Amino acid sequence: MNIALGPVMSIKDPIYLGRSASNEAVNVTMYGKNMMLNGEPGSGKSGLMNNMIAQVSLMPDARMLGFDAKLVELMPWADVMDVFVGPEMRKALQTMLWIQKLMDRRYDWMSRNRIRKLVPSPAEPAWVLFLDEVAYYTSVAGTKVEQELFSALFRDVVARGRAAAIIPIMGTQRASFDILPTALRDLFAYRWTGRATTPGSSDVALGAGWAEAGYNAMSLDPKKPGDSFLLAEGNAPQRMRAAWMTDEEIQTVAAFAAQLRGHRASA
Ligand SMILES: Nc1ncnc2c1ncn2[C@@H]1O[C@H](COP(=O)(O)OP(=O)(O)OP(=O)(O)O)[C@@H](O)[C@H]1O
Repeated sequence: MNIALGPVMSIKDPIYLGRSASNEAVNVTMYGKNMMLNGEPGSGKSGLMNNMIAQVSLMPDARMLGFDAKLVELMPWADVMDVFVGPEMRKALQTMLWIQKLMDRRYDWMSRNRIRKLVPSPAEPAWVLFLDEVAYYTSVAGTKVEQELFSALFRDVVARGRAAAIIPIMGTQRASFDILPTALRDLFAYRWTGRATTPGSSDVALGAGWAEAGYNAMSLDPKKPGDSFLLAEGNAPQRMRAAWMTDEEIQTVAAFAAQLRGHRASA
């Protein structure tokens, strides 16, 4: 099916995440940033990630990599992403090494040209990494050495990627210190958390002290997936409800995006 091409977006545009408690639109700009999504199973992480992918897929100055050990969450975007990694440790490592090399090449070029922050364009696009459940690659699959290598590469990409227009967006079910060391969490500009089930996990996800100040992810409504807190750099967490796309809407946008990118859709 051919769909007429319409207006497109840019990675420099705000991305719509959902609505605040007072029904205002909640937007974030991902260019020069990164984001972690946390929450118990069923709290709405994959829903929010799909919503973000849908918007990034319509941005010709952004390309996408997907890591999804469960396959089913991000699979609708497999034809739109440049690389789609399933439960394959070797491919996950190769892809992370590749993106680290690209980052190093960009910084080398930027330093020679005295550029502090790369401005993405279709010719030199932002690379957005979507990792649906990072713990699979850092603590479940492969050998201990492979897990440590993946963790080290990922931390480096999160720590240094921003100015080179490399944007990781990572989901995790369990915010505990073994899965998400504070040093890694603190590198994320935006932190979103759906409902959490243990007292500590809210603070691990947002940062120490927020639960006590009234922003406790255990208090979110279990009957309302997508009910959440968003912590953007420097501000107090904001209560919000993530926007939700149906499977049909996802398929329509994915087909349009594949066409826009000149990717061939699989049957
Ligand atoms: N923002 C939302 N609005 C309405 N319903 C939602 C929303 N987000 C999720 N849901 C509903 O909750 C279900 C579970 O959501 P989702 O798969 O996003 O959770 P998850 O946190 O990614 O879970 P897991 O960790 O098991 O992958 C969805 O299938 C959908 O029915």
